[in-house]
Amino acid sequence: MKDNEVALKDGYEKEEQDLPAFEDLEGAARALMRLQDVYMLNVKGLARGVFQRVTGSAVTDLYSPRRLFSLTADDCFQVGKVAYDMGDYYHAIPWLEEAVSLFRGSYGEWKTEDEGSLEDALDHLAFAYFQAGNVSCALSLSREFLLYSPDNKRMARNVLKYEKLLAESPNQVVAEAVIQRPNVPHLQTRDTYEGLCQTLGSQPTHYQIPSLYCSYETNSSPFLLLQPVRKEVIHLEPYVVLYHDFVSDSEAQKIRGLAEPWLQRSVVASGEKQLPVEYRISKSAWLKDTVDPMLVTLDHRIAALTGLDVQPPYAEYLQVVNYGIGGHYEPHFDHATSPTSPLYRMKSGNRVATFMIYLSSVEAGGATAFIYANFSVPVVKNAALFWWNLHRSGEGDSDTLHAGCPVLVGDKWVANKWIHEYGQEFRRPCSSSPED
Ligand SMILES: O=C(O)CCC(=O)C(=O)O
Ligand SMILES: [Fe+2]
Repeated sequence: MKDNEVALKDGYEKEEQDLPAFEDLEGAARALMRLQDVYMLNVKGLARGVFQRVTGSAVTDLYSPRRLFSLTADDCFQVGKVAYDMGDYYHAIPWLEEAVSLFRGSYGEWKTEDEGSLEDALDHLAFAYFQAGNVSCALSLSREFLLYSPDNKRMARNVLKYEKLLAESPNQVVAEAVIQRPNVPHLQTRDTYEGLCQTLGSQPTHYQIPSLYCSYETNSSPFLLLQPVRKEVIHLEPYVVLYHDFVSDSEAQKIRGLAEPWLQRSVVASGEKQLPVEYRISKSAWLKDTVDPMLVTLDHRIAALTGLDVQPPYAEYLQVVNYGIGGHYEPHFDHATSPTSPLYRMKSGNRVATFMIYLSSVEAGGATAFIYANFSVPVVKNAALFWWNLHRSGEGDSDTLHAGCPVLVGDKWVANKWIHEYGQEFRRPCSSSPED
């Protein structure tokens, strides 16, 4: 190779590290499909940059963006192809349909960044329809393909095959293929979860329940007597409260800034290991108290409000989490449900309570949903959500199954302080009654 070619190659390889890789494209495609499913969005709208929920013939705007960012034909093709390559024709078909329709509309206007073409999209869509059992659609798309590439032998053979199939069983012409959405194995509670996400955290009947109230919390603490915190009781069993303005804007910003350089793909406990999984998509970082004195102040405030000991090892370091668009955390428990969980490595028992601070707002989506308790909480910037994960008996409270809904628009930040059982013996006395 000549010197200048070597230099070009080296230069490109250096740049390449910062360019999106296939993993990024695949992640973005999966995120779009997730948003499509969870919020019941139509693909045509998504491709135009609008967020419309379609139920039957009713169309509701879930979010109205100020500016429209639309996807190109090739973008839609790439999303469809990710689904296609996974054998997921349920998602591949609408995305490839959109790609075909956009490519048809701009035929002849080739863009340098396009990897796919009308022919590619027709080819994939035809095969996806065939796989889904819709031979007549497969046939007409294959014929259209041959108009553009009449010499393609493979496609000519497909056309013959589809014609033969249809001649043998003409019912196929009208057979509307119904393709099932691929089942997500982690989600037995999928419909409830998605319903709670779709409300975007609104709680229409909240004010009608007198046992749910708002108050200024002082908790007999000198700290809080001087500056009480507005507390909103959201739910009784499990007990979930929201503390408004728990942090200030500048504190929230500071915590995000401290975590930012350390963010890494989030993991979950799986057996004795910690692994990245599709059901938790976010980045996170752990912040020790020694990183900044402000974190110590924050601990004092959490201790004052909850009455619990949050000094290590009775609580974990602060976990800061950042979700991008499509980021989510499907239904899970914060406490360990297996005795081999890595959570027990701290030797301070299970996670008795969660104190989660919303460090940002989001434009749409991202609510925290409690599945069995059947309510969701919208992201309220600077507020903190508190709940008990364990009954007083030490038994996990299965009604605390909860999730972080996918972010539809915006950038969501939260911080978790997980408080453990040990150290709280006189602060939250135990009881043998399973209800407490
Ligand atoms: O992001 C949320 O709303 C919930 C997060 C959560 O449940 C967790 O990090 O364990
Ligand atoms: Fe959680």
